[in-house]
Amino acid sequence: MTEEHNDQEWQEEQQRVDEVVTEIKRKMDVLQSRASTLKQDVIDIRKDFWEDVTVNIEEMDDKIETEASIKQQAEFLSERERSHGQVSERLDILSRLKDSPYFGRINFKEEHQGAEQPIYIGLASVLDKEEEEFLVYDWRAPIASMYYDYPPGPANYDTVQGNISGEITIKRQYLIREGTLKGMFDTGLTIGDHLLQRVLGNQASTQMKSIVSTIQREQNQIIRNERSNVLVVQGVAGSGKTSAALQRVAYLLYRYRETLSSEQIILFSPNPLFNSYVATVLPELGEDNMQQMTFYQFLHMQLEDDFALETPFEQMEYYLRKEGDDYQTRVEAMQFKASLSYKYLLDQYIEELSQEGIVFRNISFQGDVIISKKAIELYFYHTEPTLSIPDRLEKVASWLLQQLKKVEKYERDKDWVLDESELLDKDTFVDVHQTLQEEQRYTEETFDDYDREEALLRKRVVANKFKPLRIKIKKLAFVDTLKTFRKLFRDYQALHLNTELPDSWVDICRLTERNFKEKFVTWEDAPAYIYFQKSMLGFNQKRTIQHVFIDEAQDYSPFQFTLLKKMFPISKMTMLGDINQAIYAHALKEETMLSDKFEEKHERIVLTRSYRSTRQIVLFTKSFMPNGNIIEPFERDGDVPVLIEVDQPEIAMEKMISRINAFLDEGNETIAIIGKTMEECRLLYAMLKGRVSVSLLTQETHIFNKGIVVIPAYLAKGIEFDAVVIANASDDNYHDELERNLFYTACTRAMHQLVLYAVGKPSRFIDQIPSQQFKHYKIHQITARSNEE
Ligand SMILES: Nc1ncnc2c1ncn2[C@@H]1O[C@H](COP(=O)(O)OP(=O)(O)OP(=O)(O)O)[C@@H](O)[C@H]1O
Repeated sequence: MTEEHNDQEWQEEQQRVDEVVTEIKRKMDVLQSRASTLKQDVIDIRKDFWEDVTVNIEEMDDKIETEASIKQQAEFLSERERSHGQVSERLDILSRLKDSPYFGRINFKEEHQGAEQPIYIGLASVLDKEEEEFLVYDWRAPIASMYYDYPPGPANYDTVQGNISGEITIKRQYLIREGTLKGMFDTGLTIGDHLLQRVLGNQASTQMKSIVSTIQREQNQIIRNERSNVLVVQGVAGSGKTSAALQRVAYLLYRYRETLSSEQIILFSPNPLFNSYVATVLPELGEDNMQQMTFYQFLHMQLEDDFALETPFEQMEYYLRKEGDDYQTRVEAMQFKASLSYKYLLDQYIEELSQEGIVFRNISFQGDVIISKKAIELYFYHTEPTLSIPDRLEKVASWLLQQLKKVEKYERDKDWVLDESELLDKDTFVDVHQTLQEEQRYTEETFDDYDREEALLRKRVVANKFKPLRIKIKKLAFVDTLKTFRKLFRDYQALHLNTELPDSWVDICRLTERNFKEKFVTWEDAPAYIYFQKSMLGFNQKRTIQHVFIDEAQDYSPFQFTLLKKMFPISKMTMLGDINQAIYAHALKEETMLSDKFEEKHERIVLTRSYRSTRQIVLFTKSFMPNGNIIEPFERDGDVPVLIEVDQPEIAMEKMISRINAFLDEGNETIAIIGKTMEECRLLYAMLKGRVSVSLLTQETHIFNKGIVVIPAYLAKGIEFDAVVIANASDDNYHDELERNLFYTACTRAMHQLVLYAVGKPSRFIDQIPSQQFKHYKIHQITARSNEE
């Protein structure tokens, strides 16, 4: 109990908790009996489905009646199933509320109204027995927004009828577990430093948790933002961007529950591990998960099957290795191909193609060209030039299908058709026979049955043979998009391109052409190729998606963003990221979505407070970032970070193992040993695995468990651990600008403990950290005892 509340107040509050819990239990009983009735109904309907349906297919009228009867019965069944689903969902929420019915309260006195009203806020709304008064308000209800937005004093909130203002007289937080009041705090503006301290002091989990009870005001601005079509959140590491994004999804699903469903929201996440890391937050809040995928998965889906697509992590590894003859060229390509200049170049090329130059394919049948690419080209360039290329190709496709019909007709009389018809399956024969009979019956004409049957069979055989061709034509496969794209890099001199090209453009062209020839699509090429392909064949736009969330948005290039905008034209975008964690080569030219150069009209929210790590870790990490002065730590204390400088890797290994064991003894449940590259991680893993229980996380890992993991920094994005060990913070490893960001990303994964080993000279970034902000030990021989011990 807190000192500020006396016994009587405590008892009154506990009594209210009891009353609400009793009502929740009563509601649960009612729902449980409804759930069993519904369940029984579903079982009965399924069992008796065919008995309750009138089946008669003798006559046409009967057939229609039968269909209607089946449909009615199926609808009845699905209505029951749906109701059962809804009741179960509500029961799930109530059972969570039974344990902890609310976490906050404000007393609000509305202007020009009488008495003040207590507003209790919890995971979901609960009405009293008469279904008249709210015992608990859903945290997403309009009135509940004041809890997050205002300290005691004047306050207001928006409703559909307009703005309501008044005064908050009390703002209180509760900690209720298993129906018992465990804590109670009156708070000012920031919601409960007490409670936040407690929450943040807990051990990290392999699953992210919801933060509804302690959402901070600036996070609430993100969660409830409704006016912006593009919302950009620049937030420092650990400032709650991902948390805000997920609570925002829950908020939107509540606010627009009549029109918005979870399938209409998509979240792009940085890696497959992250997908599972955040998967439980929405279900915890009583909502279904949105669609979730990595951008890699998305791009992969857009490419033809026979292309090999490089992963962003492979690109990153290539960048970090700094090896190979073409290294500089490729880095320049990564930067140029991320930019909008490259998009403009492609647009110009596409414009040229609308005049001339598209490469077409012959349409062949049984080895013979039946419509030549020349003929297709001629037809295409005679279509209306003001139409878009995809529209013109649709016209070509219609024309080709007509041509195909003529060829089909002609083919029917050939000998091969009869041979093939003998190979037809029995069903086709029966079908042909029946068709003939039916036609005869309805037209009452007389035919030479044998001839008719043969004619029909021939028609079927040819139609079957031509089917794949028709499908291909409908898919516009008569355009050779790949060859047309490759021409850009072969013939660029002949084209009238008016864009500033990078110095190594000639070499970039050579590299690009070589990769595409082998159907290898690098990460930097993927958005451009897909953009090109869709500009030619049509963007198959996803108009059902209403909200797109992009986490770790700093890793997206302007080109990638343009592609997303094209693919999701009507969606609202929420982009969250941290410029300091930009780790891809294109970011070196500030080509990231979060830079100030972002041209799209947007609203920007900046988060500067870091909640994840202890104050000591935040002070350490902010010191080496150029704009680190804006980062504010949350007041939670812990040990200062430790740097151990050694001259031999073996010493680092020995020290690391004893340090990890000490972390385990202290109760740390998730410990990450973070390397720079996968290669470094594999080596570490090989050395550690016989000595501690450890697992290696790779780009294929989808789930991780508590314990010790070895992970490269770029895969640890978005995730957090109780303790972080930086395996080698040497200057060799971390010295250029992207490595600075990588180093920052790695260190900021730590919640409670951070220790760094440096084999050789420590990174120059550490030189920028004031010496009082970490402990520095040097150990120069395996036998030497350091002052660390
Ligand atoms: N209002 C809050 N109440 C409680 N915990 C919070 C709050 N905001 C953030 N946190 C906690 O801080 C940690 C970091 O949050 P989150 O992962 O959402 O930050 P982030 O900005 O996405 O971080 P990064 O960019 O470093 O990946 C999480 O453990 C989260 O639960």
